[in-house]
Amino acid sequence: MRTAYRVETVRTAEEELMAQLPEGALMQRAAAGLAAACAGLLGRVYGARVVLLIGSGANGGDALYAGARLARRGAGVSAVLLAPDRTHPGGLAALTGAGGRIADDPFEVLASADLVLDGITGIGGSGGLRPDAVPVARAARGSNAVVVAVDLPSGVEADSGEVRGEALRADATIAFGAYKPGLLIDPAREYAGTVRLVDIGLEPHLPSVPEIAALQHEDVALLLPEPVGESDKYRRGVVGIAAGSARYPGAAVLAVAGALRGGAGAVRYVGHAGEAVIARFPEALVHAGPPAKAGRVQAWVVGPGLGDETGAVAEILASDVPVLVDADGLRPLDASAVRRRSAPTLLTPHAGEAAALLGVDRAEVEAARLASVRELASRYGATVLLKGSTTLVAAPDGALPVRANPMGTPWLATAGSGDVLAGLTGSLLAAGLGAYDAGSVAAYLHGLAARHASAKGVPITSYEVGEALPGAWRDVQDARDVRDVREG
Ligand SMILES: NC(=O)C1=CN([C@@H]2O[C@H](COP(=O)(O)OP(=O)(O)OC[C@H]3O[C@@H](n4cnc5c(N)ncnc54)[C@H](OP(=O)(O)O)[C@@H]3O)[C@@H](O)[C@H]2O)[C@@H](O)CC1
Ligand SMILES: Nc1ncnc2c1ncn2[C@@H]1O[C@H](COP(=O)(O)OP(=O)(O)O)[C@@H](O)[C@H]1O
Ligand SMILES: [K+]
Repeated sequence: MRTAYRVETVRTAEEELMAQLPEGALMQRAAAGLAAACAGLLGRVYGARVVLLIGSGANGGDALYAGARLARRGAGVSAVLLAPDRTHPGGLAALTGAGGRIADDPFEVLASADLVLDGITGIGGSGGLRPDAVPVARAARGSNAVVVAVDLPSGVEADSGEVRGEALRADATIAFGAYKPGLLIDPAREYAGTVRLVDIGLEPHLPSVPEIAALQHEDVALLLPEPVGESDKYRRGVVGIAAGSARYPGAAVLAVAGALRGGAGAVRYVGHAGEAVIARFPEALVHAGPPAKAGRVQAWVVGPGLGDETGAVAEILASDVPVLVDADGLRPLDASAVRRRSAPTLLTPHAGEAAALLGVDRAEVEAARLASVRELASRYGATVLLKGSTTLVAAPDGALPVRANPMGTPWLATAGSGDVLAGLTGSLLAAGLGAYDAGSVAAYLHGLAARHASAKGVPITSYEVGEALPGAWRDVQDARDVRDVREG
């Protein structure tokens, strides 16, 4: 599990740790890790041209000390001081002592740089880059140099992942001690490039519950439902899919495709697209009447491709089993009906649907994903999976970390992939996972399947994502098998 903590939490942990260490030791740990990472990126340090962009705080201090280490190994290091009278004094002395120099003309040194270290702001920054830093940051990004962000890309919001102005896009970010939410959530995440964590000994001082968590293969493997000797199709769970309409029969097929690969023992389809479903999936049970007459189900999915035929939504919400509401099902959503439910409810909007539920613009949701998903979960008293470039899952009570899906791929931005996700998630619900786990496991498998299907970057269809799900499942299971061998 990858975990991220808010700035305030990181600072408290740093203070605790610093109290146990000689002065400046923590910054030296950070700088040593940073210099080693830069050396790795450069390949050959001797003779390399390194430019440091230095702001007024300790983030600049880290960059200066790392620059000093690189200068001692033979790199030509120049520092661009953006706040000359407030530059970290110890760091600057270390750099000049090691033979580094202060640049007279930032644009000249940037033009021939091999590597740029962005030490403008770290966790002390807020708002976008300030006007004086903007042309320098643009020149750095426009150069041929590898741009490495120190702790965080400058200009992004550490706690929310928002980018409120201009920020410096990095090829790699070397984070100290812990991830910050912005390193896992778009749009900030996109500015970070490849993120590497340097251990500075912070972990024992961090709380057990992080702000954000991102599952990895091993975590997903432990959550996958698995049939046991006593299983039969009913005990494995039956998922009901109320999706598709005369206008959108394909959504029914895609939701069923996802559901058949999600671990439930049977998939019961309810609606007007039964013929299309059966034609593709003879294993589905189809029913044309109302959901209440369809037979037993352990979890419902309602919404994909319903168009205006949303009559089933209220009926399904009145049931006492877990319900996932997606797509067209979200339009007639009644917050009090959701809040009244005794069984879990999982809402799976994309940014546009989330915006409609919140009464704001779509762009606002995309800019502030974390705040949006939390607000929806609290308003509806439901688990919410907000789809998009970073899919987030928030539990209703806010006590659990928001889960950020690390497995997404923009190839998923293709019509109908959300229908596959809805079916898959519902199937995991029927198989016994809670809404929070079902949502995050499904998003993970769905993203991984899309990565498999689009191997080396080819366009994919939603149907292919469904077909790639068993491969994704197997991949994740392999992680469990490796662990079992290690521990057995
Ligand atoms: N604690 C530790 O021991 C360790 C800390 N570590 C390192 O310290 C970093 C945090 O350092 P920090 O707290 O000094 O803040 P930092 O990010 O350098 O910003 C400083 C100043 O920037 C300014 N500023 C604000 N917004 C701005 C903007 N948009 N554009 C431009 N300037 C802006 C603002 O000053 P202002 O001008 O507003 O007075 C603010 O005070 C952390 O990320 C990690 O790298 C590691 O070494 C591990 C050990
Ligand atoms: N830029 C992106 N990066 C990663 N995943 C994306 C991106 N855009 C969309 N997705 C994913 O693709 C799926 C699209 O679902 P949805 O918006 O409901 O589309 P549809 O209604 O066509 O099925 C979601 O799982 C979403 O997270
Ligand atoms: K930075």
